[in-house]
Amino acid sequence: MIDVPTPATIEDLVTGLNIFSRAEIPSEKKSAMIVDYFKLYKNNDWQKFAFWDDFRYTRNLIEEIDGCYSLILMCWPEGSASRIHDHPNADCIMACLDGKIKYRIITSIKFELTSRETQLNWPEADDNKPVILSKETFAVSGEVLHMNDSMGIHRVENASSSDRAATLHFYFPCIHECLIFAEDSGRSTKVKMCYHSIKGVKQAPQNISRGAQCIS
Ligand SMILES: N[C@@H](CS(=O)O)C(=O)O
Ligand SMILES: [Fe+2]
Repeated sequence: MIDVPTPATIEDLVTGLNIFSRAEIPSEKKSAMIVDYFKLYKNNDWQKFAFWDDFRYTRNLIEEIDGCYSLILMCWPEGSASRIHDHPNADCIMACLDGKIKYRIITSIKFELTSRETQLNWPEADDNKPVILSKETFAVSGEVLHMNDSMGIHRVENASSSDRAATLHFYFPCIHECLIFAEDSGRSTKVKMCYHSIKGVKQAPQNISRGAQCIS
């Protein structure tokens, strides 16, 4: 039995995640336990970490223990989406806190590997177009998903063009770069995963490198 506080506040949630992250439990079991733990968090106090951009989703770091985990609030303006990407060697628990999220998992795509092999077994396409097989899931406030690359690479989208959405992501271990995949060619590019704010403090614009080199 793991003794964690009921996550009445985001600080309690972080305390519990610190305990889970140190516990010696197989990662599948740990993921399932954290999914259940996230479902108990119903407060709105995450809003103190929320910084928004009009067009792109923002990545707001709440807590990170290097080499161990990151807890990140993602703020999705109306209609915004991530690009198809991987989560190299990390599990991610994603809770929808507000709005409606479309989660597309991609299990087949022709793509170029850059720096590392993946555990996935991608079929070859016959021409230069990528083969994309994907499955869509929707999540609304209070729902929690577990994802990792053995399930496929993925893309997340705010399903609404009129309302904002917010998600909370727990990565273990932390990831600071990933591959994004072009939908038209399947070509991959390694990008950094930059923070828009850290522990409630917005980063200076020059420190938020965005666009081509960054996931958001
Ligand atoms: N993994 C993405 C968010 S999502 O689209 O899964 C990120 O860390 O920015
Ligand atoms: Fe992701």
